[in-house]
Amino acid sequence: MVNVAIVGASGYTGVELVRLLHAHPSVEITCVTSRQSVGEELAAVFPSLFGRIAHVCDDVDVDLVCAKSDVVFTALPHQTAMAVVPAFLRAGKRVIDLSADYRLRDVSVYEQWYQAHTSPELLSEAVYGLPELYREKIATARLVANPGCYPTSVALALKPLLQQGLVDVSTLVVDAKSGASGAGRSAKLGSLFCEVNEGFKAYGVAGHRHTPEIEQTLSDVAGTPVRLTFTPHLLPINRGILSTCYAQFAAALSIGDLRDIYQQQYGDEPFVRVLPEGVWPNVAFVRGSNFCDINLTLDPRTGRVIVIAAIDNLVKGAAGQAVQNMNLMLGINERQGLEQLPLFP
Ligand SMILES: NC(=O)C1=CN([C@@H]2O[C@H](COP(=O)(O)OP(=O)(O)OC[C@H]3O[C@@H](n4cnc5c(N)ncnc54)[C@H](OP(=O)(O)O)[C@@H]3O)[C@@H](O)[C@H]2O)C=CC1
Ligand SMILES: CC(=O)N[C@@H](CCC(=O)OP(=O)(O)O)C(=O)O
Repeated sequence: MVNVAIVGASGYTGVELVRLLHAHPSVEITCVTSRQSVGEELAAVFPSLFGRIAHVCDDVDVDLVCAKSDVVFTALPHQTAMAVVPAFLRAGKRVIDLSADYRLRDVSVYEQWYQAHTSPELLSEAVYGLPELYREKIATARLVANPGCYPTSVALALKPLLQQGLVDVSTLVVDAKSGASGAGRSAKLGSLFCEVNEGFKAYGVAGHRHTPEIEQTLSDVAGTPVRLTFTPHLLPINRGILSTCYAQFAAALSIGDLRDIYQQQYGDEPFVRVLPEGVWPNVAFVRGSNFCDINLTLDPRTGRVIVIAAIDNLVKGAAGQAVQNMNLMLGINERQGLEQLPLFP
């Protein structure tokens, strides 16, 4: 058994890690932290855990966390994560960081979109934790930067097109929608019931901080710098992301050929499902699972390809992907602890 710590267990991604790791056959949760609930049972913070999880919350004390664990998940807000991650690494722990702090390789890009970086020396070492792209590097990494939720859905939707040069990369547009759990559990005006329920709005228009992260991955895949228009929206649901991606098609291929390319690229992937023709991804059909569902078509009138991807932002978009990365780092079956079917209805 590998001992794991969840730093920031009282947040939405933290409790999702608890749910997944509790059922994982190869690990034991040995430490959970929360500043506001130190000394309290985590089951008092989340009654969903009552009778199954007896852990008491520790403070974010690096020595204590290190003494209790071999692998550390940091499920903290960005900026807060980079205040503790270097100390975990110095203590010889392997770290999977769910925040944005180590996702961008170029410190100036990070500082343009976030704030000053306090451990830029780690950016070249951190491995971007998207298994479908960087599986081999993840396996040997000390520090995995778990991707953002929107970037996961967009990268998986567009990878086959960009890898094979099938679209004009200057025409990429992504219209994405997220459930409210994407904003985390801390109290914010914009997350109040009346602000979200029965509403549907765009936010971060032409300036969302996931834009450079998406561009970094797509540029890697395309082998050329990629810029895109990315517009996120807030959906009045708890979980789920649906990303609709558009680009001008630049190849003489039929939709059948294109579907074959997607099937070939993802046929062996345990968590990417290319849906049958005419079945469009739906957040309701991935909820609680680590799946990314994808489908696509060609619009002959406009010459555009349209690719749609759905994930659960807390699973493939965060905690599930983090567990998938941990499995790779530990050299165990990538599917372990992640075989749950989606929760429907
Ligand atoms: N929600 C989502 O869908 C996704 C989130 N992420 C990223 O994962 C990380 C966690 O997100 P999420 O779970 O939603 O966030 P939450 O706000 O729900 O939880 C944050 C956690 O961090 C703790 N925390 C907050 N501030 C501090 C601090 N200054 N020092 C130490 N601990 C702190 C909180 O507990 P306490 O205040 O008690 O210490 C809590 O346990 C973030 O970086 C987020 O961007 C990534 C992908 C998807
Ligand atoms: C609905 C909502 O607010 N979503 C969050 C994204 C959550 C996420 O993945 O963000 P990180 O990069 O911090 O990990 C947002 O738009 O900021």
